[in-house]
Amino acid sequence: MDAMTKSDRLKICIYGAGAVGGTMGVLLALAGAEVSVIAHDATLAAIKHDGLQLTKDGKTHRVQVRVTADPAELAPQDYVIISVKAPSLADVASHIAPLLSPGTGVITAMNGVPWWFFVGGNGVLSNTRLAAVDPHGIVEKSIPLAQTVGCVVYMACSLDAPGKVRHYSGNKLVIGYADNKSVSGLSDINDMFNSAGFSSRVTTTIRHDIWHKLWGNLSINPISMLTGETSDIIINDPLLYELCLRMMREAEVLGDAIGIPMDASTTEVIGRARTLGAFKTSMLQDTEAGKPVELDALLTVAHDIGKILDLPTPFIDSVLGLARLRARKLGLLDTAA
Ligand SMILES: NC(=O)C1=CN([C@@H]2O[C@H](COP(=O)(O)OP(=O)(O)OC[C@H]3O[C@@H](n4cnc5c(N)ncnc54)[C@H](OP(=O)(O)O)[C@@H]3O)[C@@H](O)[C@H]2O)C=CC1
Ligand SMILES: CC(C)(CO)C(=O)C(=O)O
Repeated sequence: MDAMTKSDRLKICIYGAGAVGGTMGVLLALAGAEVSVIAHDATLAAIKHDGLQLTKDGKTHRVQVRVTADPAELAPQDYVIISVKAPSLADVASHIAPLLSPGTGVITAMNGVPWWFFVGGNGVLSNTRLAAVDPHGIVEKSIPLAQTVGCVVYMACSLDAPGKVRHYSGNKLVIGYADNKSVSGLSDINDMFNSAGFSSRVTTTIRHDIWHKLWGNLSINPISMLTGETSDIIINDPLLYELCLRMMREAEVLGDAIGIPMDASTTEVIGRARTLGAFKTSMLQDTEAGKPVELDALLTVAHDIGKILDLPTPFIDSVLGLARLRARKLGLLDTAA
């Protein structure tokens, strides 16, 4: 199966039906895609029993989808959307093979810096491998770069219960091949996303979009974990607002060095986060649920990039140090940190 011979009705497998994957799965199924889900534990049981449920704009939608814990039970897909938290990615990668044919697009609908960020790229860190996000190289080995599609998700959603998700705000998606291939190969999934109610666009410079979204996540998410506060309270606190700005400015310097200059100011980016209102970041949701947090993909990577380039990141490092100890104390440290 290649881009020219994808199914008439797109076969899309959601690997990880939590807040983001569940929202995408329901909306894509309602729009006519052939959606299947890889889930485990309570989520598998809930979707088998009740279907996948989304509450959005005051309405609750429920779709019956094929669900299994075993990818070998499903045929190769047109697209696999991986929407797990970063600490689960290596496990997903090591089981994904049955879902892939040479034409399958593997879309990572995840925050943070992905394993392929510098692979095959140009620039000062070209072909640098980020141990913080793929310490044993399992992900790179399992998901061919030419089939990998980055996806930046501008959405706020959460899990009410296994298999039951809630959407709060945002519908913007940006997708692009990791190897910067032309946009035409992604027009089918882009159209599908748009007909499902997302505002999706394809780019040939997905690394820029990933880095830009990271600004908000690398600052607000760990601070929310440390304080237990929603994004509005953090942004409205003058000292924490200043801390977010300083972390973002450090990321801006790293971005300039790796060839990804910002096209917005730190205050503009924080202003956008403000529009989410009183939202619990995904890292705070994980902390409260006792799940491993995405410190490595959001923060350790920035610290590591600073070290490699010999650029100081004192505010990023301090928050990372605090967040790491807090996560360790709570038993939520992901494996690589
Ligand atoms: N929530 C949000 O508003 C936003 C989140 N993001 C990003 O999107 C990504 C996904 O986040 P989110 O949806 O919040 O995460 P969730 O924790 O809500 O969902 C992840 C889901 O994946 C499941 N899962 C994990 N490992 C496996 C596995 N091996 N097989 C099957 N299922 C698995 C989890 O199940 P279990 O918990 O039972 O292991 C869970 O249901 C993250 O990178 C996050 O930072 C981006 C924008 C907004
Ligand atoms: C919704 C948002 C933007 C909040 O920082 C997010 O990406 C997250 O919670 O991880």
